[in-house]
Amino acid sequence: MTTTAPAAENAVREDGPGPVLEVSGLDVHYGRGRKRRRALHGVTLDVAPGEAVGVIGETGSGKSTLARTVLGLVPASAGSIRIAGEDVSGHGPRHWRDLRRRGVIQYVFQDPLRSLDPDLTIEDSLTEPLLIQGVRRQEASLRARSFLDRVHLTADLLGRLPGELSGGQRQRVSVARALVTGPRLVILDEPVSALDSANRVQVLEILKELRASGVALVLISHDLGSVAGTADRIAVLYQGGLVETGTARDVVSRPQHPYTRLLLGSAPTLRGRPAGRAEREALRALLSA
Ligand SMILES: Nc1ncnc2c1ncn2[C@@H]1O[C@H](COP(=O)(O)OP(=O)(O)OP(=O)(O)O)[C@@H](O)[C@H]1O
Repeated sequence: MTTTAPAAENAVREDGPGPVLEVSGLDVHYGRGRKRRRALHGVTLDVAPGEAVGVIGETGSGKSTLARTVLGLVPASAGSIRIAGEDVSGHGPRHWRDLRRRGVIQYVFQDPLRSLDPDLTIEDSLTEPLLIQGVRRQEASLRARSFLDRVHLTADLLGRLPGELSGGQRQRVSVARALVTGPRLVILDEPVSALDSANRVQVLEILKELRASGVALVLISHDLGSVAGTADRIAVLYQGGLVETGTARDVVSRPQHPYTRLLLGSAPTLRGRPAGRAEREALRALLSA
């Protein structure tokens, strides 16, 4: 088996300060009355400073809902969320806006064009969150340059529009924009899925550097293989509930839940060979039993 080596084990979790993110018993519903549907139930997850946690699940499992709820964009119907020790569960829209504006928590969309305004130059995209916080333009420009450097891009891109960059460069600019406010937690939705292998490796390297600098990361993906090498821990989401959480190494080498085994079967880079049809059907049967 060509298992990708998992990142550092949970040293930070054992000795470091309290979690940056603490989600406990989270339920989320969409719709009202007869159209009310449960999207998440009983989700409990914490992320320590400098820890990368992968949230893995198929389409519709609730990954984006979890991210959007943690960002205050979707209300929770039950449970609690603490961000950097602050209980944000009861926050109204104004409090959430303030929290996002402070930049403690940032989000990088799967499609970098969604994170970046197509009409703003890269420099303006990078300085905007700082100017909103009241940072002076000159200082904001200096910081923009240093963050561009941090994602291994050069200052000659600052005058360009997002449409004038490659997909990989855009994704790195999105990561830089998420970083300028000095967030404690960055949630990245499918950070590398749309990238070719060279850009994928570069972005994953940047994420590892970030983690090493103490930023907590939540890496959302349908593809266990794309985040297992970067995440310390993996949380597996199935039909709105977490069915398995463990170190990346344990989840990859000793998956406990049939759904995790099914996901591993679709990640041949981790498993050495894809699961055969009979094996997939047997696992599906176990899941619906
Ligand atoms: N705004 C919404 N209104 C009603 N139902 C929604 C809404 N957003 C998501 N859902 C439903 O909630 C469930 C979870 O969706 P969610 O988008 O969180 O899944 P996901 O795992 O992120 O999927 P994908 O990988 O396709 O983005 C799905 O059944 C989806 O149809």
